[in-house]
Amino acid sequence: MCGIVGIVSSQPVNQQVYDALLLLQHRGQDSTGIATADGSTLHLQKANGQVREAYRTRDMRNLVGTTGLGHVRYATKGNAFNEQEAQPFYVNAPYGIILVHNGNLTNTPQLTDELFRIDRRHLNTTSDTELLVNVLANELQDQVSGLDLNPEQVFTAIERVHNRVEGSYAAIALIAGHGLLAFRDPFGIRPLVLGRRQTGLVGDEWIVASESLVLESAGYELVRDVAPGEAIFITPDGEMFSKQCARAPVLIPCSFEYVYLARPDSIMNGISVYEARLRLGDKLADTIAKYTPMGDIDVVMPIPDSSRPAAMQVAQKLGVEYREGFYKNRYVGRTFIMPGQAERKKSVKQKLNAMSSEFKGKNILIVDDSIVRGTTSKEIVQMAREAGANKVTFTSAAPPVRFPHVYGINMPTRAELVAHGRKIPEIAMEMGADALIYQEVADMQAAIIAGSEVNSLEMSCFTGDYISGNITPAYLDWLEQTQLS
Ligand SMILES: O=P(O)(O)OC[C@H]1O[C@H](OP(=O)(O)OP(=O)(O)O)[C@H](O)[C@@H]1O
Ligand SMILES: NC(=O)CC[C@H](N)C(=O)O
Ligand SMILES: [Mg+2]
Repeated sequence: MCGIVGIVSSQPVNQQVYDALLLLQHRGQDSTGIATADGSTLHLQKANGQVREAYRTRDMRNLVGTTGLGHVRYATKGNAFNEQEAQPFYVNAPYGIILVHNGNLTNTPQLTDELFRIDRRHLNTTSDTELLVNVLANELQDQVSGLDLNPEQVFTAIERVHNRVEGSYAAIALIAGHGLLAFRDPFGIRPLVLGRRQTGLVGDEWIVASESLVLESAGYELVRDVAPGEAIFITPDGEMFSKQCARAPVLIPCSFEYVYLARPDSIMNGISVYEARLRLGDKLADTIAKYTPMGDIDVVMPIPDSSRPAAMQVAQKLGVEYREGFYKNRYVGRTFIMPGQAERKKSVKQKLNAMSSEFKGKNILIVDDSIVRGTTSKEIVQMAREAGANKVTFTSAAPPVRFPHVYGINMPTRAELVAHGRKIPEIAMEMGADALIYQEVADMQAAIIAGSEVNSLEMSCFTGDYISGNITPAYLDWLEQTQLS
């Protein structure tokens, strides 16, 4: 999951995009980029690293214009360290297009072949985003005959993008001299919200972003989610057009956004992430109560940061004291989205420290939002023991992650998942915990979608059921062999 934002403003847009990217930093730490359109001239700046270290004052000054977009990358395809693969991606025809993408395409071998053989397009990286921008450019090129571009032509191009591309994509593109385009895959797997700010002067100002907290912070009103399959086209003057471009759109958003990826103060697909996490805690508490004698737990403890809402709720529902025993180094980022296992392992140790006064002689129930590779949980159990804990029960507000995620979260290899091919007692042994309790799949789904209009979630990493038909065992084998470098 990356973070994306696009803004059509009446003012210079560079600082607005920068501020939005800072708020989306939790969605990607590998690289970042900003592009702006000044009439028909495009300006682009991208670099490896996080937002605060990637832009210098002179870079920002060069980003001229009132329409712009930006990206923070958490690589899921290609190479996480290659600056060439930092987004946005640019193609010069038709008009000049710059695109940012959150998601992961799942028919990349086929697209690579078609673009080379049929469309005669050159690809210079292994990024799936480079494929997406080229498919878009190719389909747009087919629609236009003169210099003009109207929204219907853009929407027809997106219909054809939907027909060719599989997987997840929430994307925003600048089309030089014409406007800002945003579109979401027909399942709406990755999030995208639309906001508006009335200036009282000229046309409205518009924003599209991965998460609603960006809108709130910049004073935009949340208009709605971009619908699955929908495309939105906004002219530089603030005129907005939208159209459903998919034949059979159905909203099946990614469950992992609610479990871990998104910030709790965001609302996506009409569901408050914070409230979803509280409900996950409620349901988890019910499961814990089934398996654990109550006198057995002295304290409930979260693993900062993402499990805090669920852990609070577990403690409250079980009537057990909530204590914070792990102190977090705020200068270390999110470890799960770092590239490379060695880096992730080292960072967990740098990030979290156990305060022995909270552990000595106690039976601790630890709550994490999820257990994926087990990097965090193995270290945590060891830290708790070294700090003097008596008994360590580990719990996860999400079910066991047993299958690769192919829609925009970097966990493509079965063998790296601590729960793959293991029963729960075997996982507990691997982690060194005295007991291990996971959320049930049905409880997770019920907790997240409660009271909303969402009927089902993309949960393939928990169930092995992939929503797009092209995820075959052969595809998963291929993915393991070509995994992210
Ligand atoms: O089993 P693993 O492979 O370790 O992955 C799961 C862990 O990684 C994440 O934490 P992270 O440090 O990324 O971010 P957070 O501070 O938001 O919890 C998540 O919250 C779990 O703690
Ligand atoms: N996490 C994402 O959305 C990644 C986007 C794209 N697949 C990349 O690797 O750059
Ligand atoms: Mg965590």
